[in-house]
Amino acid sequence: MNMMAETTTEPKQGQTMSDPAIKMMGKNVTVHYGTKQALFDVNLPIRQNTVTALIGPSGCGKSTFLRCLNRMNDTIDNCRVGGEITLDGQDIYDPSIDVVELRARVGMVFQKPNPFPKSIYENVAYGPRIHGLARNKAELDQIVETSLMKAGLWNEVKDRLNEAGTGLSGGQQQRLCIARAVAVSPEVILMDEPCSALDPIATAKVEELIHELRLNFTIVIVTHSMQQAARVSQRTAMFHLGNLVEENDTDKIFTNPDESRTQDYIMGRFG
Ligand SMILES: Nc1ncnc2c1ncn2[C@@H]1O[C@H](COP(=O)(O)OP(=O)(O)OP(=O)(O)O)[C@@H](O)[C@H]1O
Repeated sequence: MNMMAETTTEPKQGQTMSDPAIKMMGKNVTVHYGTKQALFDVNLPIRQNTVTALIGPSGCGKSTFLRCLNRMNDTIDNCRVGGEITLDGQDIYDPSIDVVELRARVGMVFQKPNPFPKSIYENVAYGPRIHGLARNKAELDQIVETSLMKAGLWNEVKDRLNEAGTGLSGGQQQRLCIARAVAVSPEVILMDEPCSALDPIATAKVEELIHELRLNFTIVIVTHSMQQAARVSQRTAMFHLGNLVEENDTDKIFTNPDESRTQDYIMGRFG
């Protein structure tokens, strides 16, 4: 248990004043599924208003690490998380943490768009309603509209808010899921391969959106696409066999990485 406040405004070792503050921090994070160890002592800062891409070959632990950041791994029976993960300096695995509240602060968008079998309006209104974010219908309407705007979907759906969310195209459904995540005013948004089920046009729209969302949110994205990591992120973390190989500015990772494993992966020599 560690409630020690990590100062998010003061520069850390190796960090200059111009670096964004550290929003979340993984310290010596280990994860076991039963007896199988999936992550080994991962130390990874997540910077505020920054897109951090997690890359690496299949099975290296990217999604496992992502799921640690809002305790989605709690839902997996045999999963044990060790080490420490902080959000604004507070240990998110502390027993005093309300996991429902944590997941409102650290939202998630999944690989396959998964709207609820309800109307477009209800998909977005559900979270704010259960978290008591609106005092009346007018406020809820406003949150729904703003969230759909932030997700770049408002113009396409404003005349059919009462139609089923599942009736939208795949790309629209994914933007609806982003609107749903945004509606509870999270601080961090986790995205697990959010474009893998989308066509190139829908992918381009979501990538454009990620750029815009960074102004208001901290984003962590798992992606198999090197091009996507290079396009959307400012920081990139490379994983291999459950270890964090290196983390650095995306430009540096893609032009002159410190580790040969990163170079080999980026060049398509494995994975
Ligand atoms: N629920 C689970 N039970 C048991 N083992 C699991 C579970 N989820 C993941 N693993 C194992 O943990 C390791 C890391 O998996 P993870 O899904 O985090 O990797 P990944 O890098 O996200 O892979 P991919 O790119 O294929 O999605 C793998 O060996 C995987 O088989």
